[in-house]
Amino acid sequence: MGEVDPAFIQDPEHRPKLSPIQAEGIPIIDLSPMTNQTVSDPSFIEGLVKEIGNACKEWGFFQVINHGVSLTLRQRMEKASRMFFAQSLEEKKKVSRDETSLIGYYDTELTKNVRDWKEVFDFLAKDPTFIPVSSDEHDDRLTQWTNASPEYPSNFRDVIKEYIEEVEKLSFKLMELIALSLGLEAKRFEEFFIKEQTSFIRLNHYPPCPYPHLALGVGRHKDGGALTILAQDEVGGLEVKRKADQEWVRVKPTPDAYIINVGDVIQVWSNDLYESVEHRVMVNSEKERFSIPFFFHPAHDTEVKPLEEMINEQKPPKYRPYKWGKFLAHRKGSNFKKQNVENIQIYHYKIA
Ligand SMILES: O=C(O)CCC(=O)C(=O)O
Ligand SMILES: [Fe+2]
Repeated sequence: MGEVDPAFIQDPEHRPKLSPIQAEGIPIIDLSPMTNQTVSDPSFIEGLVKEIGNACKEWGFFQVINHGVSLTLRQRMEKASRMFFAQSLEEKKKVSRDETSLIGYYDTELTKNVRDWKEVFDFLAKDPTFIPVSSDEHDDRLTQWTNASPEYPSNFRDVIKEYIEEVEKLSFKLMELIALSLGLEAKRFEEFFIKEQTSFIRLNHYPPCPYPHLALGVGRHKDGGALTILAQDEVGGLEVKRKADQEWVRVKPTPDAYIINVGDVIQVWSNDLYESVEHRVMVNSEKERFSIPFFFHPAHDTEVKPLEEMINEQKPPKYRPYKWGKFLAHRKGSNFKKQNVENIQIYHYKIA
């Protein structure tokens, strides 16, 4: 990734400011009222539910503390990630993603047709995960994605699996709180994830970049799934497009917190009450940065559409239904090919 390659250069209007605005006000939410129990008594967690609802509405992003994921486990995960990426490119390429199983190592992802300054390793929550072969709606064939088996570090797979189990539990809890905040049954969303969810974890490594004013670690985008549970290290670089004024603001790292954002699927389920917010990652010329997002995704055959409880005569559905698996197949496939058109987006399903 050393030499200046035009593939990484953002169009002038998308280039980052080198002295970003630090975000004031991205809510930090203390989950302790529910960390050690499931939501059995809604009155006990009423305040928490309100906070989550406000954060989803006003920011689409929030941070959580006292979230129940063990700090030691997170540190083991982060250490394993550093060890993996410190290997030679040749070693890492032994576990590269391939044409059919779009999971594993790669350093060539594009966001909106510009290459990201990063390398990543993707690992599925469920192995194998079933996904449509193509995004063509008339093609019913499924394919299997399976996890790669890196040899180094030797405990890599075990640590990732243990870590996924914990962040998955947190995801289910957050979905309960979000459901309650929308006036739904706590377990309203469970059925979409309980069998055959398509979630995966991504280990991101952003090496130092000699032209941080021209390139981005990840270009501006919205996450397509339901929720993202992100661990960022102390370097910082994540920027969120603030809903209030559409300014890019930096999310200051909070030790041991997770950054949560609402994805497109929740936007559609909630019929636009909650919005999936654009974000991007800045790189810097001195420090490398690591981050670990967990993308909580429903089963491939989920038909995503505004929930019945969220629509009525005054609030008609704003989206046509779409199949989650088709959307995912489209996204994952096209993020590696430079195209003249924008990648699939939920507004393609918007009812005018
Ligand atoms: O590295 C980060 O802070 C965020 C990465 C991200 O937005 C993504 O991978 O979707
Ligand atoms: Fe993202």
